[in-house]
Amino acid sequence: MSELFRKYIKKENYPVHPSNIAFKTNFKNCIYEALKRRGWRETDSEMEWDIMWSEKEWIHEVFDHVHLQPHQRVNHFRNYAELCRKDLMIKNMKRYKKNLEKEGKLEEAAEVDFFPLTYNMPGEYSLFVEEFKRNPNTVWIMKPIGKSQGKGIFLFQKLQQVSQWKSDFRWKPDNPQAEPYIVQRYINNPLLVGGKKFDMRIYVLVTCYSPLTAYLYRTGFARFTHHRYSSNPEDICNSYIHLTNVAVQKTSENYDAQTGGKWDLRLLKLYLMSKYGQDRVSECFYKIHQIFIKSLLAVQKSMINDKHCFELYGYDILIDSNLKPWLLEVNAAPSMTSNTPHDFELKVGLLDDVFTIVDMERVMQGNEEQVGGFDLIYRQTPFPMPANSTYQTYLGTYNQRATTLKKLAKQAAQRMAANEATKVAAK
Ligand SMILES: Nc1ncnc2c1ncn2[C@@H]1O[C@H](COP(=O)(O)OP(=O)(O)OP(=O)(O)O)[C@@H](O)[C@H]1O
Repeated sequence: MSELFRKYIKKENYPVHPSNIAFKTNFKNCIYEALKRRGWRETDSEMEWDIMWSEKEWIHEVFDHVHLQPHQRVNHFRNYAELCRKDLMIKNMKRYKKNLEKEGKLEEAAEVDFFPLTYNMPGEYSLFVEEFKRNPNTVWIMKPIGKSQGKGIFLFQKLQQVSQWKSDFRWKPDNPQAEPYIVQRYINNPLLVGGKKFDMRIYVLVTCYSPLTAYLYRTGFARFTHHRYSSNPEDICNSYIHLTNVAVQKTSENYDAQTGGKWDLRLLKLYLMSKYGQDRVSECFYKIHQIFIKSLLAVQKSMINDKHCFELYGYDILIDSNLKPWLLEVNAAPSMTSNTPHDFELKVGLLDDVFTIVDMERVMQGNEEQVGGFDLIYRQTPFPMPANSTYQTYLGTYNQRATTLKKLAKQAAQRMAANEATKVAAK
């Protein structure tokens, strides 16, 4: 604990002045900027900090060997990997679904259908081969469980392409050195905008797993590819068509540095509503909310809850051409570097709101339902609410917003039509 903070605690002199809060981080991107803008003091002391934005490794290597003061906060839960490692996430989702079935909650179980069919490699290779043979025309995607930015990912449609990978990686079922992968059904009918594939990065903050308390950030973004989508087997190896990661797209000659290939979520919703109608888009985003809640509930029992910890998750969601959302991955350390000025402000603003909720300054009441750009989407009460009440509230709020967005879309369309008419008249 920093010396100044200790004085405040002793005097019980709340709220704590920002200059008395010491932060530590090794990141020099939006995280550092947000911490500095907060007016907090930087420290490089080993343990004399009040809030630390750490690398994931710190949690593995240090957290268990130190004693933290009650007020100290760190940005990961100890076993964050339960949700954020690709294979563990799938294992937890499958188990959650199975438990719901066992409890006879069949409808609820049927709704846990938002992750593509997935097998662990090498462990479930034989099961995968059986499935592969049952559906020989399916496209599959191979992803290393612990990498990010599209590294090591490839698509295939023939078993022989995996054999090639097996020999390239000197892969053997009993070789502990073999890099674990998952193999997943490739969603080959993604929703396209202007002929291009996209996925969405949406932020969810969890401040506690018991009781589960989660907030959803209203502003996120869609990440687009810079090449038109094609499901042609000849294009199966073209990452620019299939992978939406900025790290991949940045190397494309079509890369648009001005937009960074990103679209604000609000804009995307407006566009989708004008194209598919409010009801379908509302339903799609309602399902996305359900994905957040259900995925968190699925790992809740496995998570080691700790009052020092909070976590900002970056969810990757893909929408298919039927407007069905799919959960691809949850990131425990979503990228906080920016590739445009807008992106920079979005991320610094997001982090600032995270810090408000984490409440180092002790100014929150604890019952707020909206904080900056965050909305509370789940707070488990000691006495469970009637079955659907919270969900109905989300839906209600969502529909209200959807109506506003629809109005805005209509106005934008009218403005565009008026501009066109003026241009034609001028000619
Ligand atoms: N099952 C799938 N169907 C269709 N596209 C997929 C699928 N899985 C992944 N992708 C595409 O590949 C990209 C990378 O996948 P994923 O996010 O799982 O890997 P990653 O390397 O961990 O990326 P990140 O840096 O975002 O964490 C996704 O953004 C998406 O465009």
